[in-house]
Amino acid sequence: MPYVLALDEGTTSARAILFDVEGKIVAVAQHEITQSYPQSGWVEHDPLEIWSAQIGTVSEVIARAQIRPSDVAAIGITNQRETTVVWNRQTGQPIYPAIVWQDRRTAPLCETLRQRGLADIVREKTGLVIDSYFSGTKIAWILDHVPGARAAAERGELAFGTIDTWLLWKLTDGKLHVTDVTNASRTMLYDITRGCWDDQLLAELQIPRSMLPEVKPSSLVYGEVAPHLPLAGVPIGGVAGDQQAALFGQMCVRPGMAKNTYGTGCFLLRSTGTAALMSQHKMLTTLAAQTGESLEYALEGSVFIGGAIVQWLRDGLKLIRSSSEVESLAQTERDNGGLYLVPALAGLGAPHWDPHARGLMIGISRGTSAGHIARAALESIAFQVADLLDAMNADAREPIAELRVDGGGSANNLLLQFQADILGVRVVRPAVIETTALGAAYLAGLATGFWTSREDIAAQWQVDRAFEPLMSRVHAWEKRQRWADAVERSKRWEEPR
Ligand SMILES: Nc1ncnc2c1ncn2[C@@H]1O[C@H](COP(=O)(O)OP(=O)(O)O)[C@@H](O)[C@H]1O
Ligand SMILES: O=P(O)(O)OC[C@H](O)CO
Repeated sequence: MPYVLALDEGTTSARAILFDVEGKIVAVAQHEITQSYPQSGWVEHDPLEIWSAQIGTVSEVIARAQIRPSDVAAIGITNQRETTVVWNRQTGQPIYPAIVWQDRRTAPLCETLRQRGLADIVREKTGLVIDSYFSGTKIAWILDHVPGARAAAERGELAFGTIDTWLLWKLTDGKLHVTDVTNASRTMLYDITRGCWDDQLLAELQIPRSMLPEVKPSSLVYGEVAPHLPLAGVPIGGVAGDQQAALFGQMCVRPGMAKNTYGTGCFLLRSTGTAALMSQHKMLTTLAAQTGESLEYALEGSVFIGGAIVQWLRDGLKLIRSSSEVESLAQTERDNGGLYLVPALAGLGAPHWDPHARGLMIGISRGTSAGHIARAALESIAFQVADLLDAMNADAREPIAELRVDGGGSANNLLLQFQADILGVRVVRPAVIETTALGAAYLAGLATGFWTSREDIAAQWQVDRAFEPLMSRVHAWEKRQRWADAVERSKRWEEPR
């Protein structure tokens, strides 16, 4: 059996990627996911569309690579995290659209939780800050707003799942209602040191425990694909949230190793091994992929708008026709011309956690060009990552030696050079930038003996290109000061007055 298949259900698309035993990509299929914005600050997906898109990619990849089920040793699942689906166990029908991680509708409920003095409890138990980003308040919102939902939940008729759980349910025809530790750690309901759902937090949000999936390690044979589906009988051997899967795919498994993924958002994760380091600087503590007996942890900084600002230049401002064009447009100018763009389009995530911040551009002059805007947009991605890394270094009291990078935006050389310059740290892009899918494949392959050990896998990791810092530290510091000033001006803009 020469292959492992990764199913990567991201925010904007579902992908199926087939890997061989050397960790090389053999075939890819991708389907876009429709984004719905029914109200300001709301973001929804259709769970049935997610399922049909994902299973469609499986059929496509099989056809493209001309393989049979017996050629696939295992399937690994990785997913956009926190996005919340609630469905009826009997009918298998979702009772409401999936509320996406970016959705801010539960900000008022989060404020109430803070006023009830729960911030420290949430942090100690879950490693998270109270924010509408996480699943807990999204589940509560569905129970409060869908007629009859709370009563049905109390009768045990409803199931909650993040996207991994939803796909596992569908792939096994309703046999499995499970999740893995990484996804559980993003719900704001899971005690990450005891390794269990937390009754106090469930009570605070009035969520019946019967709705929750069973929680398992990330590398394990969960079950097999149902008989009527493509790849029937193939074992599902790995499940992890996409950022933890990328951390694993980058083989950042020793304390102090870190990766940043430049996708729609930016997600910087730093392994802390078996120690659950609680941040003093508004970073999150989260569970890393579990491959053995012990729980492993990471510090995480999440930025909501990363590559999405490039999409805005493309779709909103129409300055470019494709995301990759942003690099050549930015190269038309030597520098940002004094222009700073704060991409707080959906508020600010870590380390600011300000849902009321909004985007701004400052420093506009008569000489400001489209090239400056492109440059300021790319720089804003790098500045946000630098803010995260500073906070993490302060928590871990040790700077990282290098930053491994992946995700769609990591194809951009100008961005990565600026990232290295502003951080003063080497930035390394691996040969395979689909590290999210690769991580899920590794987890599944480890569970089924396709790969034998972490060492076996680590030997496959290869550098495509390393970016060394070239900018003077004084110049970098000056730029960081200007950026910090711009960020302050973007805060609290949409605060109720
Ligand atoms: N060359 C590029 N430079 C900067 N950003 C890019 C580039 N190519 C793609 N992107 C951005 O990367 C994001 C897509 O990355 P991807 O890893 O596929 O995201 P996701 O998994 O969040 O859907 C988009 O927001 C896109 O605008
Ligand atoms: O789908 P992505 O790659 O933008 O990742 C989404 C994250 O998992 C949200 O926490």
